[in-house]
Amino acid sequence: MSAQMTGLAGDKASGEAESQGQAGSTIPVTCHGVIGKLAISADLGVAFGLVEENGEQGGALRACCGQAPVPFEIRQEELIGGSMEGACDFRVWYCRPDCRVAGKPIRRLRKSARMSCATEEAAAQAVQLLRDAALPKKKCVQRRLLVILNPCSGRGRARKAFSKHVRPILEAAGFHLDFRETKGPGHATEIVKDAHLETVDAVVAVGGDGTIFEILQGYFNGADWEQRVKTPFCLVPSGSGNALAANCGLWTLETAAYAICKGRTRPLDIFSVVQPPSQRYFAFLSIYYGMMANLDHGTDHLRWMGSCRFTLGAIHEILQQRKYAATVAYLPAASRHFACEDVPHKTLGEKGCGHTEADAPSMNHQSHNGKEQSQDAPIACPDSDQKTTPGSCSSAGPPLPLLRALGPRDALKLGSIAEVHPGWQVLTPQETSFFAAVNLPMLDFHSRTGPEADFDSGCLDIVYVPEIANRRQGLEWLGLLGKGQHLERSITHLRKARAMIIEPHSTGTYLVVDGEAIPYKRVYLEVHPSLCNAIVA
Ligand SMILES: Nc1ncnc2c1ncn2[C@@H]1O[C@H](COP(=O)(O)OP(=O)(O)OP(=O)(O)O)[C@@H](O)[C@H]1O
Repeated sequence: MSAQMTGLAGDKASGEAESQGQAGSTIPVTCHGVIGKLAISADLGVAFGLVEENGEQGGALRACCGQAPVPFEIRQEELIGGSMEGACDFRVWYCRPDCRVAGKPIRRLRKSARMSCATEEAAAQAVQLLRDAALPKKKCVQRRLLVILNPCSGRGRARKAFSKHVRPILEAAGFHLDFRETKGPGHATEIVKDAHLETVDAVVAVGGDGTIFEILQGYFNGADWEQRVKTPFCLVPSGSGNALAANCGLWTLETAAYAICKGRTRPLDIFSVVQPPSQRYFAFLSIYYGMMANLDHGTDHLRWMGSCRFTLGAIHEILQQRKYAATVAYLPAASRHFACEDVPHKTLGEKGCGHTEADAPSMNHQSHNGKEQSQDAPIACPDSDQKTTPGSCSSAGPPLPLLRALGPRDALKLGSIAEVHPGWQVLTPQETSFFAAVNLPMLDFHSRTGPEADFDSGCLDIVYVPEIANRRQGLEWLGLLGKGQHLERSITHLRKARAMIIEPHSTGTYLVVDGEAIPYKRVYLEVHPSLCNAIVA
C-alpha cells in the first residue's frame, strides 16, 4: 500500500473523512482499542494504519484483523464493501483468493475486519466509501439484483446456503436485493417475464441449470427482448450439476457472490430449440439423448445424492452397453471461427466438409442480438399451421435464418438433406453409444464433455461415440471424459455445428435440453452468437 494512501496525520477528534483527492479518503477509526486511520481508495483499496501517541504515523503500515493489529492491506480487487454493526461500529468485507493452482479456477474466501468510528455518521460514511471504492461503477450502476432462489434445487439447501454465504456479501456491497423464491416448475420464467430487467444489474439464480434455463425463457418475453438480453445473468451454484457456474469459474458460493459484486461478464451464445408447430425454447448449455439423457433426467429420483447421481447414472449406462438411434443433420461451422481442417476426429463414412461459407444457406452472420437479419423477423405460427418453416415458430426472440432457409418443414427429408440443401450434412452412423451437443465445455464441475466448446464460438460442439466396444473401454472412456481427454481417443468424434436437426428413434430415453426433458420428437436448433451475457469469475 502506498504512502500516498496512508496520509494518517489528520485530525483524530473530528471523526470526519478527510478527502485525499484522487487518492481517496481517510477516516479516523479504532480497531480493538487501537487508534488508527482507515484509508479508502477506489484505485488502491483499503489500508488501516496505526497512529502513535504523538499523532504521527506509526511506522510500517498495519491493519487490524482478529484480536491484534497485524500487517494488513486489502487491494481494491479484493474489496467487497462494508456494513454497519451497531451504532458506531462497522465491518470491512473482502474476499481473498483461496488457491491459485495452475489451471484451476480461483476460489475466494469471505473475510472481514471490525472497526469503530467516533460517531454513527462517521461509521455510515465509512461504509458508503467502502462500497463506492469496491464496486466497478460503470458495471453496477443501479446496485439492484433480481435474485431468484429455487428451494428445491440440488439437495434442497439453497435457502440456507444463500443466507449464510451469499446474502452478507451482496448486502455489504450495497446491493438492493429483489428476492424471490420459486413456488414450482416454471415459476422462475414467470418472475423474469414480469420483471423490469432494465432496472437491475443482473438476474441471479440460486439453484441449478434448470433454474437458469427457466430464467432464460423469461428473457425472451415480448418485443423488447433485445433490450432485456443485455442484463447479465449468474448462477450461484446450489443445484446438482451447476454447469453454468462451473463454466464461469464460480466454483463456490462465495466466489459467485464476489463475481456478482465485481460485475465481470462474458458474451454467451444462446441456441434456439424449435419444436414445430409452436414450441420454441432458448438454451445455453446442451442437448442430448441416450446415455447422457438417462444419466441426467433418468436419475431425478436420486436428487438427494447431489452430483453423485450423475456418476452413478453414467456407470449404470456404461454397464448396460446400450446404443441409441437418431437421425442428426447439421450445418457445419465452416466459417471464420473454424476451418474444417481444424476439427479433428473425422467420422468414417462421412463426407469431408469441402464446403465454404458461401455454400451454406443463408450464411449472413448474425451480429449481437441478430440485428443484421431484421428482414428475417420471426413469424408467429399457430398450432394448426403445418406449412411453416422450421425457423419461424416464435413470437419473440432472434430470427432463425439458417433454419428458415430450409423451407417448409413438411417437405424436409432429413436423410437426404445434403442433396437439397448444400452445406448440410448427416451424421453417421445413426446409432451411437454416446451423443451430446454442447455450447459450453463443462456439463458439471466434474466433466469436460466438450473441451473445445467456448462461450462465444458461434457453434455447438457435437461430441459422439459410435460404439463403445465393451464395459472396460466404457469405464475408461468415462474417466477420460471427466478430464476432457476423451477427444484424444479415436472412438470419440467431434463436429461443430451452427444449426442442427435431431430426430430421435430409440425408446427408453429422453430428449434433454439444458438438463430439462422436452417432447420426444424432431427438434430444430440454431445458434445465436453472443446473444446474452454471463457473469464470470
Ligand atoms: N418451488 C419448487 N418446487 C418444486 N420444484 C421446483 C420449484 N422451483 C423450481 N422447481 C423445479 O426444480 C427443478 C430443478 O431445479 P434446478 O435445475 O435448478 O436444480 P437441479 O436439477 O438440482 O440442478 P442442475 O440442473 O444444475 O442439475 C427445475 O426443473 C424446476 O422447474
